[in-house]
Formats: sequence, structure tokens, C-alpha cells
Amino acid sequence: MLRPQNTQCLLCSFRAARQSANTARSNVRFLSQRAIDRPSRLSLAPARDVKFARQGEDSNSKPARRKQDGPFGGMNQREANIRGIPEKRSPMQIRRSAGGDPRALKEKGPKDRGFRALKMHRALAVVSYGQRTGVKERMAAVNSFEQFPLLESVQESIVPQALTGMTDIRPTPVQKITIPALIGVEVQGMSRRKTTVGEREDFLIAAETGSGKTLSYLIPTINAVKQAETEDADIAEYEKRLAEENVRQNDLSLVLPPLSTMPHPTTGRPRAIILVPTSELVVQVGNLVKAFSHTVKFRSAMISSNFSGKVIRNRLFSSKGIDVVVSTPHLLSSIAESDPNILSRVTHLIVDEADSLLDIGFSPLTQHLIDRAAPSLKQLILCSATIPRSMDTFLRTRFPDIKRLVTPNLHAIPRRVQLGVVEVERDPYQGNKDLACADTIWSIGKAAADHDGPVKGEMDVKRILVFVNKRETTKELADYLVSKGVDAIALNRDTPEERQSEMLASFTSATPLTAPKPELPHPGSLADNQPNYLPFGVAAPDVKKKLPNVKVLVTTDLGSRGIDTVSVRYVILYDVPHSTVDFIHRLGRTGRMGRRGRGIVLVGKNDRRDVVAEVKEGMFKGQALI
Ligand SMILES: Nc1ncnc2c1ncn2[C@@H]1O[C@H](COP(=O)(O)OP(=O)(O)OP(=O)(O)O)[C@@H](O)[C@H]1O
Repeated sequence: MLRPQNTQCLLCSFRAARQSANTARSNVRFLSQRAIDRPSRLSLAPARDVKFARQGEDSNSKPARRKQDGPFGGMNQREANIRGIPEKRSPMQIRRSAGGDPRALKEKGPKDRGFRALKMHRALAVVSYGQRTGVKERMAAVNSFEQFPLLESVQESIVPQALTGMTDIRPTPVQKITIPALIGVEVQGMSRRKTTVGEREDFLIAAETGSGKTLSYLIPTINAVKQAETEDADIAEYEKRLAEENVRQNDLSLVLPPLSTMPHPTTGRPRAIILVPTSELVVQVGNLVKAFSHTVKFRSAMISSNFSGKVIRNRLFSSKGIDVVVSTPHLLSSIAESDPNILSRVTHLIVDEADSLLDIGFSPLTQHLIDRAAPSLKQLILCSATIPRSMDTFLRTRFPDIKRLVTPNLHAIPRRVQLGVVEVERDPYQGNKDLACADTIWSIGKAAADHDGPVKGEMDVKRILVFVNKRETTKELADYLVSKGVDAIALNRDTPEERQSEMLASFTSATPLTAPKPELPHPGSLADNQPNYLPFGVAAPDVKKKLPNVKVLVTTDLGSRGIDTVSVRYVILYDVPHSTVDFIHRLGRTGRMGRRGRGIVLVGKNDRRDVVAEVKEGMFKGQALI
């Protein structure tokens, strides 16, 4: 209850408030009068704006968006309304990026919405849904190599030289996209694209592993080299002089010194250079280039530290000239230091395995070579199975106008490759990864022995690649596998280069490997033959049996880049790869060019199970691992 003096106080304050309100009202009247008298000093807001603002407040409709120009533009706003922040995405946009129906996505639990662990593990650039669909439409218009307006000699060499023994050959998706782009034609109707004469074009070819990227850049490059040869005035002059000298030599009435060894205009100055990261790839790509040269008639050379200085010199500086060189960046840059002319006529520079060659280790050398070749360059072609985010950022700053030729399935591991998981912590391995690996290999051998080989009395030999993360592990694991009766060898950067090619030869050859079927039945599983645990007092068996129908190569990432291991059906991931890029390259050694393959990942205590699970899911759905 209020006391009397309080009531008094309230009445007083009420009176005081009324008085001050009257004073304020008269002040406003006074101000308005002054405002009318001196409009330049104080003007009211235009009636239109006032009305608009009130309307917005009175009705429950959304307040109009306020202009933000000027230093005070952002004052008195309830929402930040900062420009540049993207608008909310429409359901269609969400569907496009998530690859599913938005209603279905709503129904799904949070776990099902895309890859979570892989996002942490993510290193790959995103290729939009729209880009992938657009490419599909362009691809549909191409069905055969004959549709490409290539020189006759090049066209006729594709099948007999590059794809020997194959039937029903069609261009692969990456070839359908890349060949027309590089030879400068639009796809529909194959009309020639308009380019300014002398204008340099940069391309990035990105497609799945084992999809025929090498031919996709090689065919247009060889075509360009041959075309340039016919237009080259120096070569025309050289051939004219050579023909004249031949005639004089044949004239028996003249006694002439022997035919002069005029150097060809291309001696030591090739038109096309293909850079690859390893000597092994120099041989692989070099052999393909050489195969073309037999019928297309051009000169090629493969150079790497596998060859002696004399051989390299003879190949590059032959008086007959040189058109295409395949090399590693290290070797080429050291040659360019002593002989800068080597890069003076290069019109086509191809950087294969670009994600490796533009990575920290190789990047300075590769970039240096690109810069030095730049004055004569017409096409710079970067080729890769993955676009890591670091490379994507680099390309956006260094080559902002690069044309990206990307296949719809980029960054997805094909569904024809299955991924199995071996839990190393469980019985019978109890954390022994080496044992789990040996046992997996024995199981593959045993299963293969149940099927007859193509010839009676023979059995197929399975070629298995085992990938480890550390160089030292290759040798240790290979020795362990040998002790368990497996024919295993280790390949790493310390292996002498000549040995590397030898080791890889049986894994890259497409010819099936067979072994005579033993009279005795197959030794069975590892546990039957190589007991790890023997009860006390039981002697170990004298003769350890060997697994006769399996060949194993234990390697690091060295064996995962570009090597065309067409006949490898099994890949074992001894360690969980560090990134999605490594997953793609390592599993990409199997399931090449439409073949089936199997990957097996050994998951131990400290390995990322969630990453493996998501890779498995992505492979099952045929989704890109991003
Ligand atoms: N059009 C074609 N039809 C059938 N086979 C092809 C075709 N083009 C290429 N090949 C074969 O596909 C295999 C893989 O080709 P290539 O080595 O160029 O793949 P890649 O995409 O470069 O793989 P990676 O990314 O692993 O380097 C080779 O054995 C090659 O002979």
C-alpha cells in the first residue's frame, strides 16, 4: 500500500512530466516554423520516404531493404544486410551441389549429408555439377577418332601404333573433350575455332586415372608438330639443299667430298616437350611417342638419368633433328642451363602429372621451364588425374585464362573397383599389420588357384601392388612377405633407376603371366603353411611352402603416379593414405580402362576408420571424393 507522501510525490512527478511535454511540443512547433523559414539548414525527410517506412512498420510485411551508401548507411538496421554475402541458396541449387533431391536430403540424418570426414581430409578442388553436365553434352557428339580433322598419317597411326591389337576402339571421354579442344575445333560439326594467330592457349586436362589422358594430349601434339613442319621455311630450305647435294653426289662425272653433314634446323631445338616426374614415366610415354614416329615420321627422344650423357647428347643433337622430347624437369633444366637453345623453338609444352610437377618439390623447376619456353609457346598443356586445391589456387593466380577440360567423373573412383576393409585389430591378426597383409595376399593366391589359367596345366599369376606411406616400410614389409613365402620386391626412391624399370616391367605388361600348375594342390592359406604360433615343444616345419601364383610390389607413392599397370587387379593399402588425392592415385593403379579391380585397405588402431568408410561409400555410389 502506498503511503500519503508517496502519493503526493507521484502526483508532482505526473504534473512535471505534463509540463515538460507541453514545452517540447511548443519547441517542435518553433523548430518547424524555423525549418520552413530556413529550409537549407534543417529539412524534413521527403514525405514519400516517411510514408514508406511507416507502411513497412504498420503492416507485418518484411521491412524494405535500406540503402547502405554513405558513411552512416549501415546505422539503425536490425539486420546486417552486408553486401557480397551470398543470398540463401534455392532448393535447386542445394540439390545441384549435394547431388540429390532436397526433400530427400531433409529426410536424411545429418550423417548422410555428404562426406564429413573427407571434408577434413579434403584436398581436392570442387568441380561444379553444371560443369560436369555441360561436358556430357559435348561428349555425346563424338563417337569415333575419324570425326577429328587430323592429318591422315596421324589418323591412320592411332589404332595400329598406339592401341595395337585392340578392336572396337572409340575415344574415351577425356579424348572426346580434349582432342577437339587442342586441335582448335568446336565439337558440333567439328568446325574450326577462331583464335588469333600467334595467341598462346593454356589448357588443363583433368580426368580419372587410367582413362587415356596420355593419348588425349599426344595425338593433337603430334598433329601440330607435323603441320608446323610443312609450314616451316627453314626445313623447306634444308630439304632443298639436301636434295641438290644428293643430286651432285650421284653425278659420277664430279669428284666431290663426302656428303656434308648439314645439321637439321631442329637439331637440339625440339618443337614439343613432355615433362613427367619419373624416369619410369619417361620410358612409358617415350615408347608411345616412338610408336607414332614409325608411321607419322618425326623424330623423338626420351631422356632421363637412366641414360648416359653421351646417349642424351646424341639423341638431342643428332644432325637429323629432333621434334618431340620426353624428359624429367630436373634433367631438362640442367640441359637448358648449359644450352638455352633447347627451349627456343618449343611450341607445345606438356606437363604430365601436373599435380606432382606443380607441387612444392617440383614447382620451381617446372615454372622455370615454362617461363623459359614462353616466348615461342603456342600451347601449354597441364595434365592430371586430380586437381588438388593448392594447384587450383595456383592456376587461378598464375594462369587465370587456362581452359579446363574436365571429365564428368573427375575425382570419383570407378564403381568397378571394389574396396574391402581388413580389421587389423581383430583376430587372428591382433594388431599385426604385416601378418594381415601376408594373409590377404595368400587368400588372393588361393582364390586365384581355384580357377584354371587360359592354358591347361597352367595357372594365372596375380600381380598385386602394396602401397605404404613411408619409404622405410617398403623394404621391411617386402622382407617380411618373402619370409612368409610371397614373391615380393620393394620399390622406393632409393632403388637404382635401372632396377625400377625392371621391377615395374611385369606389372605394366598387358600380357597375362602364368605359372605351371603344381602337381600337389595349392598350398592353401597362410595359416596352413606358416604357423605364427606353435605350441610349446612343437618343432617348426622344416620347409616353408611358397605361394606360387602371386607377384607383389611393395611401394610408396612413387609407384602410384601415372604408371600404366593395366594388368594389376589387386591393390592393397597397407597404410590408410594421407589424403583423398593419394586414395585416388593408389586405387587408380587398378580398374584401368574399363577393367575391374579390387582394393583392400588394412585398418589398424590409429587409422582413420571414418575416412575409409566414406571413401568406400563414395566408391559404391560412384561419387567424387570431395
Ligand atoms: N581409346 C582407347 N581405347 C582403349 N584403350 C585406350 C584408349 N586410350 C588409351 N587406352 C589405354 O588405356 C590405358 C591407360 O591410358 P593412360 O596411361 O593414358 O591413362 P591415364 O589417364 O594417363 O592414367 P593415369 O592418370 O594413371 O596416368 C593405356 O593402356 C592405353 O593404351
